[in-house]
Amino acid sequence: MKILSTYQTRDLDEYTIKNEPIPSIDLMERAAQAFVNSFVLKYDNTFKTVIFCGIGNNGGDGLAVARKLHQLGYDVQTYVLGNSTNGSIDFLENLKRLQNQSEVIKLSENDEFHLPKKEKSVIIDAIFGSGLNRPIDGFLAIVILKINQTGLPIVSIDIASGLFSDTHSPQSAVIQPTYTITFQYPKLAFFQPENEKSVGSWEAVDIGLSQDSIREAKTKYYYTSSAEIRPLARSSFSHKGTFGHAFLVAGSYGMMGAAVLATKACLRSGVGKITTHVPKKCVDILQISVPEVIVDISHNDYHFDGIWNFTKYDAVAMGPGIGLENIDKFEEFLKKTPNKKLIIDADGITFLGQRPELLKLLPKNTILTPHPKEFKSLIGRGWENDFEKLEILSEFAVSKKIIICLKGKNTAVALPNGEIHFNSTGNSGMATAGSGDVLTGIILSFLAQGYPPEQAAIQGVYEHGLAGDQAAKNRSERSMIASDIIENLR
Ligand SMILES: NC(=O)C1=CN([C@@H]2O[C@H](COP(=O)(O)OP(=O)(O)OC[C@H]3O[C@@H](n4cnc5c(N)ncnc54)[C@H](OP(=O)(O)O)[C@@H]3O)[C@@H](O)[C@H]2O)[C@@H](O)CC1
Ligand SMILES: Nc1ncnc2c1ncn2[C@@H]1O[C@H](COP(=O)(O)OP(=O)(O)O)[C@@H](O)[C@H]1O
Ligand SMILES: [K+]
Repeated sequence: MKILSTYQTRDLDEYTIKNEPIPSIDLMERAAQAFVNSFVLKYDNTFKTVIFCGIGNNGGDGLAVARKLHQLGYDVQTYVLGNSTNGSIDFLENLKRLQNQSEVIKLSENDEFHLPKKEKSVIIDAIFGSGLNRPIDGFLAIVILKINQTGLPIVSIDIASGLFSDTHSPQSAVIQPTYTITFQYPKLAFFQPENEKSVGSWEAVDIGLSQDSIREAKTKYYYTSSAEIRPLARSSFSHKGTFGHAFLVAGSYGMMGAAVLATKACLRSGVGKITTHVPKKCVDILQISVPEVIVDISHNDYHFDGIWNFTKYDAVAMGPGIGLENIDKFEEFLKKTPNKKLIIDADGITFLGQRPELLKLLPKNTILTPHPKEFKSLIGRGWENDFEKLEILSEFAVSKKIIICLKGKNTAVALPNGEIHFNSTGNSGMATAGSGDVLTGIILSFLAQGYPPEQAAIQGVYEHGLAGDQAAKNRSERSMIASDIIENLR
């Protein structure tokens, strides 16, 4: 699914209005109806509903929503903030339509107003939408801060008032909604950790914008949904050779969980065979934990100390739990990997951060799977805000011609063509030791089976999260552990 900018969405609106064709007031009616359909499932008409409207089209949506909820028997109180005579055309039309049915209270600077105290109330935020073009200050900022302080649930229409869709929002007045019900597609702002409080849970509702125009729209940002997931066909005549032979370098004395988890996850994701390279004293742990594995035994008892021959494998993963003893042997390993399908994780990424010149040795489309701290060490710097981080991420993937899965909620998969794909699955139960090792095993499996690297990364991240979501359902986010993710791979 594409993530489009404010400007692109405006073009889409205009295109739909002109070519469907549909008058803009009717498109607003459709948007308001889509919002209401979702809203009523969350809050029934025993909730008193207080709606704050600006005077642009977001406010117009708010007025249309007020009328529709009033008609559904909700106790609705509607405020308009600002000089309504300057309102947009569709705002003014909806003001007229509402005023015939229900009271509208106009608020401007210095007006006293009282926010609801009733426990069973919900606030709808329709002050600003995608038309926000500067930080909010003055009277409106005071209203927003008061709304946030009520402690009542807040539902934002399209986007929280004060939050910029496509760029960093400076510290100023921004609504902190419980839910955002957004139109057609999520906004880039929804995927940035810094905006967690200004988004809440979000849902995109279909308002029937032109599919032709959506197809044409160019973007570098995508949201991975189930529609992008394609299972690899499995012929009934297949044998274990059909599904590839993976090679994993993982684990060290005291860190064997990483090797066990990645190996199991690789097998559970459909690979034909896996060989895992571990130190001598760690062999029993691996072999007993995963009888299906073939073990390649290091001459070193305790940690990674170089590997000699891995030409016969279809894909190679390196790094989980290997320790940081032997960067020179890591360099030797990289020199032997031209043309290999390769994933580097964990300590392997730390090595690359310690010796950035080694990045030159990575084959094109190598997949790196850093968490934010590892990514910082990889690039040797931090970032001012999450939008800058995205720029850095994309530039790094393009300039080094590699794929980077920057892990976290909505893991961002950056491709060498500049695209960034945000993941839609997963939950905070996955913030538990070993989850990352499981991801490495899954992606390794997909690479060995012959998925193109871009798809192996995007789909691996998606399926890892999906299994995590199932694990959280079976247990709970709190009690699930990394092994539960493996158990729920399907
Ligand atoms: N297009 C369509 O067909 C559809 C659109 N839809 C809806 O329209 C929404 C976008 O509406 P919109 O473009 O009218 O902008 P909106 O967010 O209401 O702002 C209004 C004006 O506020 C002003 N302003 C900005 N920042 C400010 C600030 N800090 N402090 C004070 N004032 C500020 C600025 O005007 P300015 O003051 O700069 O002249 C701006 O133009 C969208 O989110 C969706 O809900 C849906 O109905 C689907 C169909
Ligand atoms: N809050 C969250 N929501 C969704 N996924 C998460 C969340 N926290 C962690 N994860 C996922 O769990 C994995 C954690 O990986 P990592 O930080 O490398 O852990 P470890 O090194 O302990 O294995 C990543 O794939 C990450 O995307
Ligand atoms: K809003």
